[in-house]
Amino acid sequence: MSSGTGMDWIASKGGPLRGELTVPGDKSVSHRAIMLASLADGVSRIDGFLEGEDARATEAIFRRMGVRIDTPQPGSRVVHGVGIDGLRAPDGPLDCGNAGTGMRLLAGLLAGQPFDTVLVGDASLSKRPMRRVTLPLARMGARIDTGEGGVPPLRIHGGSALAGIDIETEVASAQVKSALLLAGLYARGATTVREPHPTRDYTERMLQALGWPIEFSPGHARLEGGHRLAARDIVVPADFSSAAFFIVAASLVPGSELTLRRVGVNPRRTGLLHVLRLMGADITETPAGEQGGEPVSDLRVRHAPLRGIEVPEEHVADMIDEFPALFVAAACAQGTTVVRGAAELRVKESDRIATMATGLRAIGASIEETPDGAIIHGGDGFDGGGVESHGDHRIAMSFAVAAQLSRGEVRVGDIANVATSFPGFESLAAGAGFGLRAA
Ligand SMILES: O=C(O)C1=C[C@@H](OP(=O)(O)O)[C@@H](O)[C@H](O)C1
Ligand SMILES: C=C(OP(=O)(O)O)C(=O)O
Repeated sequence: MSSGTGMDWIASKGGPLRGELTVPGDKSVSHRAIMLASLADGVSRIDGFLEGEDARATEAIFRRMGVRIDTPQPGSRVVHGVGIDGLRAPDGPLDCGNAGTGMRLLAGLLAGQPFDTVLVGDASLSKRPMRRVTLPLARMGARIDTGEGGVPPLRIHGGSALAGIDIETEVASAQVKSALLLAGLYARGATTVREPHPTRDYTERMLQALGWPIEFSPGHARLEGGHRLAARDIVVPADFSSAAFFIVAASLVPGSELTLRRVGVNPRRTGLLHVLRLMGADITETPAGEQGGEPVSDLRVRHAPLRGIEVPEEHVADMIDEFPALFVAAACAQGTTVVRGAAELRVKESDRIATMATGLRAIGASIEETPDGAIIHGGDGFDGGGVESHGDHRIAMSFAVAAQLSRGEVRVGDIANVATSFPGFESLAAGAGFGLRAA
């Protein structure tokens, strides 16, 4: 859904956050589950599927390419795979909605099809850089036209003979790595991707689970074209990035003791846990086995005073979507927090450094932007005021957290896109103790 719908939140100090809660399924895994189950031979059931707009946009795209996908109940899908060469030409442009993940992964996957496709997105996605995938894909033989300046729409010319590539990516991006690996399924020879910093490895793990031969280790993946995928049931773990808002809120609000149940804790996602602990957070992790091949843990978070730190750059890629929430934590910590090496934040659903800096200042915090991060001066909570999320789900939810530490109300503008990653956030948060309602 595009931004600018006019839906706002009024968020204000609630009570301590207590009890247990389970957040919805992982967005990254949900996208990949639809894509790979669609390309598999046979029928796969997906449980824990994220009923968010991003994952549903990907689902709708595969339906339009001839894949039958049933919904036996909310959060579950039955995907009737068409096989690696079974997709059919859609009858018009494919809408990725707000999802960078959807569009970038599809760019690689569709480059290997015999038919042409056009990928479009909403206002936010239409501003995001796509050359990071189209340029390396062109080196494999793909023919993809972008809009002026390298942004969507993407016009993907089918029928290209792709050849494998051995490449070191310029940015640490699981989306870029995954686009290349998905094109590699259709390429002659081997595709090898090396990354400047390791990123989430869900594409690699799921390809392996569905029987495609692949070698991978942190920062490295290699596969060859010409194999097939076998259908398999997939269980999607709870999304760490959705849990993050509650982890930060429970750390900050005095008297809180909140348990987040069975959260996916893939090591490439949990940088925030390391960083919050360095700041003094009280988080107990109890392993709770595996879900869909991913480690899951119960996370018990108790309020603790936080102190500012220099965020170690080695954690940046492992917490890339958690910085808006971390900025709120840093603004409530004692002392100064410095974030560096996070320029990627400028090309997410919004420029997350600028939108967080503007919003935090609007509610009374002290923060300086730098080209690749920020310097955040901690204080004793916020004054309140009005902030704009610029249609960015993670910004909206981060300010709902900030409001729990605010003396006055916080009006958060343009919150409709929260449904892209976290449907039901408002009621789950209110149930846990947040002061939060639609305006
Ligand atoms: O591969 C994925 O599912 C994602 C990768 C990340 O983007 P980059 O890999 O571009 O940093 C992340 O920000 C996004 O929310 C989901
Ligand atoms: C950056 C994000 O997602 P995407 O790139 O898929 O739009 C996000 O969910 O924070």
